[in-house]
Amino acid sequence: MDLKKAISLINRKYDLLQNLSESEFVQQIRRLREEVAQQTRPEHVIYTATALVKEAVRRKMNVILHDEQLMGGYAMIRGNVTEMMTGEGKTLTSLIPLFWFGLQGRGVHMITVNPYLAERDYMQARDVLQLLDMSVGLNRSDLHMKEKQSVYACEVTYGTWSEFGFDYLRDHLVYDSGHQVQRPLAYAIIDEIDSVLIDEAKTPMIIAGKVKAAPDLYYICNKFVKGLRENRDYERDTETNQVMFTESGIRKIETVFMIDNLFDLDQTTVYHYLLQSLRSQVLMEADRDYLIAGGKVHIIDAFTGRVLEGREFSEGLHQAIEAKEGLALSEETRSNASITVQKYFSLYPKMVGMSGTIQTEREELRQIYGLDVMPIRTHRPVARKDAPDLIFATKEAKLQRLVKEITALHNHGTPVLVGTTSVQQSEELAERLSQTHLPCQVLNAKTEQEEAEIIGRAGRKSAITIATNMAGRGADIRLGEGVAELGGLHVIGLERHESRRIDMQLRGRSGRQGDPGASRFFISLEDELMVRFASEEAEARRESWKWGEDGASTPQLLRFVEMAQSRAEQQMYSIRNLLYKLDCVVHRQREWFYAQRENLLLTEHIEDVISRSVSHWIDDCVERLCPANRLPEEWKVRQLGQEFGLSSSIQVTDFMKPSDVSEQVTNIWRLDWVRFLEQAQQNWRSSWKERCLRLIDQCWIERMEVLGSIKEGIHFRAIEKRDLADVYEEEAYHLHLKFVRKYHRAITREVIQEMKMMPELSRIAFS
Ligand SMILES: Nc1ncnc2c1ncn2[C@@H]1O[C@H](COP(=O)(O)OP(=O)(O)OP(=O)(O)O)[C@@H](O)[C@H]1O
Repeated sequence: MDLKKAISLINRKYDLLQNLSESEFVQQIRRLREEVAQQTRPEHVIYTATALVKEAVRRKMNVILHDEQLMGGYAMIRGNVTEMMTGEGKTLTSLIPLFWFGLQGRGVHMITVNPYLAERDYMQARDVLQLLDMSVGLNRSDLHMKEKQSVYACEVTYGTWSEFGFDYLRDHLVYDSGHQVQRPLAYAIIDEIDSVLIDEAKTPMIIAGKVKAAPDLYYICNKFVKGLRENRDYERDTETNQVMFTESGIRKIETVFMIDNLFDLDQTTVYHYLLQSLRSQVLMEADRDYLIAGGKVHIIDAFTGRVLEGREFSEGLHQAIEAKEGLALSEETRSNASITVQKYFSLYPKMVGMSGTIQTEREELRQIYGLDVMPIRTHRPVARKDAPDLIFATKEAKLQRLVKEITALHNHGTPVLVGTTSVQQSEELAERLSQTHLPCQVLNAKTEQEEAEIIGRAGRKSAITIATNMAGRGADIRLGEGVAELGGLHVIGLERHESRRIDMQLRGRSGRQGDPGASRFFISLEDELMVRFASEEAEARRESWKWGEDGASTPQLLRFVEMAQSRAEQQMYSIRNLLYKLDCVVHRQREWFYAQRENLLLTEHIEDVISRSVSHWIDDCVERLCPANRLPEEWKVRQLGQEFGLSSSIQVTDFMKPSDVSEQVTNIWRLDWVRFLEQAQQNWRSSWKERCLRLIDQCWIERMEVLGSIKEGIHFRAIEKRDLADVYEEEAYHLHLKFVRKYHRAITREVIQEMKMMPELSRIAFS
């Protein structure tokens, strides 16, 4: 069935729905639910569902969904990622697959990039979905467990990607299955799918526990690294944004800290603290990477410009920044659970999405997630004029020209939205404008609370809005009265971003739904992207380029900017790709761990789980202490007996096999175990369940820590000329075996300890 025909059938059904009374409409929905349950003629049922959504939107919002929106919605039901230009109305489009997947009864998660959009879209959709007899909830971060359970029980649940991801992680940390909030994952529809799966893919979601930091060491390290000089004591790789100590730096550390060899295993803590202090000094900048408010450091997300609420830089970097800023040190975090965004979403049996800017990442989506992108034409032709970049030699020249431009537009009555890349940059520009008496409003991580109002005013006549990336996605700026006649909203980008998609999103704040509009980027060779990815070439060629006061837009310069940006994109891709591969390795272990944990959590027979662990540990010990390639008289049976607290000696005879020893130990153990269980208290089971869960968690956390440090050092392994993911996989596998043994041993030891305390038994076996 081709798409055109499908849309015409949907519209025919929609026409029939318009004259129905409210009760007849409800009747239709009931009938549809029955048809879905019977799974008859699914294709036609999809058309009816889509037509019902179109009619519900008309009834509740007085908006008629365009055919393009129907196509976009239908494409998602069919499992595709829909590409619709910015401003084409994706929020309403998503109602179509939401309704359809919701009807399947397993819960659909509508994923947004930030809490503002989650709430806005939820409010917009609620009435329509309710008219469609669909339960709908908003998964906010401040909900209690019971509230979360009820929003997850809804057929449709709105929320940010991180909230869903963290709930998943938290659900695997509880000690009582009644405290889990999510149902098994079923359907996800991701708005701005490129932002979630590509831009956010660099940093994993981490649930952190707290451990006490060593404050003195942070302050001392901070003081020490302040005295170091770039290119003498340390080097900075601008492309990968990493720092490392040079020979001279290492010698200095060894002298000052009186260490013979910094790379000695005993010195890993000092080295780690020093490295984090150096990173905090050199790579981390206030009002760009973080924000200080209320005596605390808050992370600013590089892609969205928002404060990441409740998140901290991990592995001591947060504390190093606090020491640098002279703040009181918070407790250091330790990762208790983590997952990458990519891996989390691949856990949904069905995941689809939409975005205005996905074409460039088409291949990646197909390769990693098996998703196809379906581009949908715009409803009306795009009327926005995207002018070529204006390029300047220096930042100062750029800013001067920019102020002139803004002044002219303001005087003309055109609203302007200036996109900046950091809080600091947005404030500096606002300051400059206020010196020229130009009124402006600023939207950044510091003014997040006023977001809705600022966006609401941004399209009015002569409005000047300076925003970080916060306004770069999803923000729907409506044009004020008379603004369309003046050419619509004018978007100015102050720097190219690390990917073209983000630039296109910024441009997309203008020219929505066929509105007029314009956009242009102002670039200087001193911009961060240029400095990081093309500084050498820029230095070499700077003189040969012609610079006017109004900047330049020559083809060579435009190509040059493009080259820098595509280098940045390439680099991001490699980082993402490696991280994904590494997380796949971790994930195999995570799956094992979660399965064991789930088994523990749900079991009614904890004694069987314990017994199995003991059996594993018996086999393991016998293999080590009584190996088949040694004669029985050489076997370390006493040690074996001690390990299991057995007083009666194990009988070893000639020609015995290790498996005979296992059997003996198991039999003695079983006897005691049965007696122990007979005498154990009633509440024994529940307390042991929790003890076993804690033990398995502890093992997993320790394992993740070791995996983390292997990952941190993985780049040093590049010299081995092997695929880094293979190296990681190999090491992770050995670690896995080690930790599985550790877990069985921990349970065995804990249980033997307890058995020793029981007087009856101690007489028999342990006296
Ligand atoms: N069928 C329609 N008729 C008229 N207006 C519509 C229609 N569908 C959506 N709109 C309006 O178009 C505007 C843009 O919609 P929306 O914000 O959903 O776009 P978008 O595609 O999500 O954009 P972005 O990619 O920037 O997030 C909104 O003001 C919305 O109310």
